[in-house]
This record gives sequence, C-alpha cells and structure tokens, in this order.
Amino acid sequence: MAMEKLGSKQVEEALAALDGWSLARDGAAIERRFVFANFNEAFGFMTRAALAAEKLNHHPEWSNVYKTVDVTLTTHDAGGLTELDLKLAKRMNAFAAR
Ligand SMILES: C[C@H](O)[C@H](O)[C@H]1CNC2=NC(N)=NC(=O)C2=N1
Repeated sequence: MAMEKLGSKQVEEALAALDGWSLARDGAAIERRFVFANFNEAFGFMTRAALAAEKLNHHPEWSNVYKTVDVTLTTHDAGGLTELDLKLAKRMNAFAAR
C-alpha cells in the first residue's frame, strides 16, 4: 500500500484525539509508554497489538520491561508518519483500555 506522508497540521489534529501519544524524532514518529498492572497484562497487550500490526502489515518499534511497553510508530517506507501509524496507535489505545 503506497502511503502518503501526513502534513504537520494533520498530525497535530490526529494527536489531539489520540490519548497518550506524542511526537518523536523531529515529527517523523509518534511514541507512547503503556504501563499495565503486571507482566501478563503487558504481554497480552503486545500479543493483540502484534496480530493487529500483522493484519495492517505495519509493525511497531517497541520494547517491554516487566509491565511497561514503550512503542514508537513510524512508516519506514515513507520516511515519516502516515495514516497507518494513526490506525495502529488507535488500535493499541483500544487494546490497552480494555
Ligand atoms: C514490504 C512490506 O510491506 C513493508 O516492509 C512494510 C512492513 N511493515 C512496516 N512497518 C512499518 N512501521 N513501516 C513500514 O514502512 C513497513 N513496511
């Protein structure tokens, strides 16, 4: 899927509606730290997010330490942020909220 890089205004508007995410890498990425109750919750989140990422063919950069998951999203093929990053960020928020 060819994806267009988003303009800074589009990104700003999207971020206003995306709980917890902020700009990183000079606007080329977004990042969020998710903190869960325990490792099981964190790993359950990662499992759901991994399946969603594979379905979207869009994959996170992330790391996990105990109950914390740090996520950075960017579209490598586009060299910046695209709709795919917003889509995955929204899904991750939904998984973390339940
Ligand atoms: C060939 C395949 O579609 C690409 O390599 C996909 C896979 N997953 C990806 N994930 C992310 N985050 N960015 C990409 O540009 C990307 N590209």
